[in-house]
Amino acid sequence: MSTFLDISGVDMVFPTPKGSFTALKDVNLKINKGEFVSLIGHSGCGKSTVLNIVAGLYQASKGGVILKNTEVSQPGPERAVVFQNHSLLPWLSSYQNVELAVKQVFAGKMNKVEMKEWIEHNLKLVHMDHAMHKRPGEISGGMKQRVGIARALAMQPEVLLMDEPFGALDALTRAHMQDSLMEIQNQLNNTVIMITHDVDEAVLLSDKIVMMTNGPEATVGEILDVNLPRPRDRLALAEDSEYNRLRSAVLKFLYEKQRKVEPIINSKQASKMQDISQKDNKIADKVTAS
Ligand SMILES: Nc1ncnc2c1ncn2[C@@H]1O[C@H](COP(=O)(O)OP(=O)(O)OP(=O)(O)O)[C@@H](O)[C@H]1O
Repeated sequence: MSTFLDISGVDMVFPTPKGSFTALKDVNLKINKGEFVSLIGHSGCGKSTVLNIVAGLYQASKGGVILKNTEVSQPGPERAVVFQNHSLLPWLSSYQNVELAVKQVFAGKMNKVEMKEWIEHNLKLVHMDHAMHKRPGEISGGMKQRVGIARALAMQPEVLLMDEPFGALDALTRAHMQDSLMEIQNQLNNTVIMITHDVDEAVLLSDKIVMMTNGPEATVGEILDVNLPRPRDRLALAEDSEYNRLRSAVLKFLYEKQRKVEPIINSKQASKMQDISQKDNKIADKVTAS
């Protein structure tokens, strides 16, 4: 049987004013139908670039992506994307935002009544049916993100691509959203690729955690299979030895194997910088006084 989603031999080279920059080198990843995959790695390693290539927003410089035997070459409704910032149209209600996507995908396939039922069904899935006639400006950040997810789900995508979908939310809202997403995935068996910086979120939600090496020339470093039984309960898992083993493995990868070396300045350099900044202040004072 062929792989559902196959990312194979992907390189991504960006032209920059200083010459070409190889962000990704030989990225390979096979994803099965219904799998929940997290991409994790340090900032700037290339996670969004991978997601954008799967979304069809970027064209790989080498290699490519095959979804159900068809090569991905442009964006399509079978690959819905949820970004960190909901990206809802502010002048439309939650209902109308979802309706826009539904019309795009199902025009001519559903009549008006069926469309209305489908939009309401998806808003119900994310527990937003009570506020469906409110505009984005009238609802909270977590609620907006729910509508963004409803909009993506309503397109019935083959693959749901999520770029740090809960990154901008407070911890409590984030936990609620994670639980809702697990519940929805349990019902719909969606194939999901999600970027996250949160190790607990990755272990809680995923079937597979893909850990990326630091760039340039970033690639898949290690893949961790998460075989924790579902449904998963965050409180029970906190005490679970397998959960803690997986969590430690991700932390170890990020903070030992792929530790980011930040430039460290010595005290002599620091005092020189302080001198320069004091001089700058004096010059600034003179300019202001004159
Ligand atoms: N359009 C572009 N042109 C040039 N360089 C780019 C472009 N897009 C991304 N890059 C570079 O490619 C590398 C990977 O970027 P990417 O946004 O994919 O990383 P990321 O892992 O998603 O980062 P973060 O976690 O901070 O969102 C970075 O060094 C980035 O500067």
